Amino acid sequence: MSAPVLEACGIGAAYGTRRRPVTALHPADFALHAGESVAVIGRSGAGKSTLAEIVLGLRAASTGHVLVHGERFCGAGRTPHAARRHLVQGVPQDAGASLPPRVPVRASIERALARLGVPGDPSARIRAAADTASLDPALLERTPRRLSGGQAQRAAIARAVAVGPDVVVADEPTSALDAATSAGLADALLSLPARTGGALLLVTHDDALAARCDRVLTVRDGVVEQTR
Ligand SMILES: Nc1ncnc2c1ncn2[C@@H]1O[C@H](COP(=O)(O)OP(=O)(O)OP(=O)(O)O)[C@@H](O)[C@H]1O
Repeated sequence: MSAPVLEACGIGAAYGTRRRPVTALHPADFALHAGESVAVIGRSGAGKSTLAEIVLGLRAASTGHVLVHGERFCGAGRTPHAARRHLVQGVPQDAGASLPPRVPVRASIERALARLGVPGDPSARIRAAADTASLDPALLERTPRRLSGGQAQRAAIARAVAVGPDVVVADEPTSALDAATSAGLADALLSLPARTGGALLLVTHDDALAARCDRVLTVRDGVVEQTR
């Protein structure tokens, strides 16, 4: 197998105070390889979002670190360097968490590209990303408020993909959608590794969706193990 794109090395999380820490995630080791999809499943409160937020660099781990292409991406008490933030991008449960509701989608993506210092022609990147996300390009000119839930989630996928990440982390991206819309979005997400060459880490409560991923990580009371 090829060298991992991303390696989680003993990443853990604790809440509470220094005197009375509460463990949300016990130190976990796992790797993601180019072109693969890995599901993260587990009961509510098990620690799935905590794991996803650490991998994204949104939440500082209390132990361990994350490597991307063998180089430190983030680690205990440290968030990613601005120049490397583009390497791991997220698709949230609600597109509103990654796209401002009153800004046209295209402008939001242009801002993200500028903020992250992504080189190249923004128009070409955005066009290709919309295609990857199966988002009608005409919808790029709308604000998220004028998109359906499924369209907004596709816009969030396009935003994440436009940046050119090596890993996309999606945290329950289909849970707010009806069954038909959810199925279409799942197809778009699961096609990402083949289309982009990157890896997909997909947090889901949907066992059928997890079954379509190449591997499954199960989180039980903050303990992560590979179950398939
Ligand atoms: N800021 C916080 N302070 C205290 N406890 C927290 C905090 N954030 C999360 N937790 C606790 O850590 C545990 C893991 O939470 P997490 O959100 O990662 O679970 P989850 O598996 O994603 O749940 P769900 O499926 O309901 O989203 C839970 O017990 C939660 O209550």
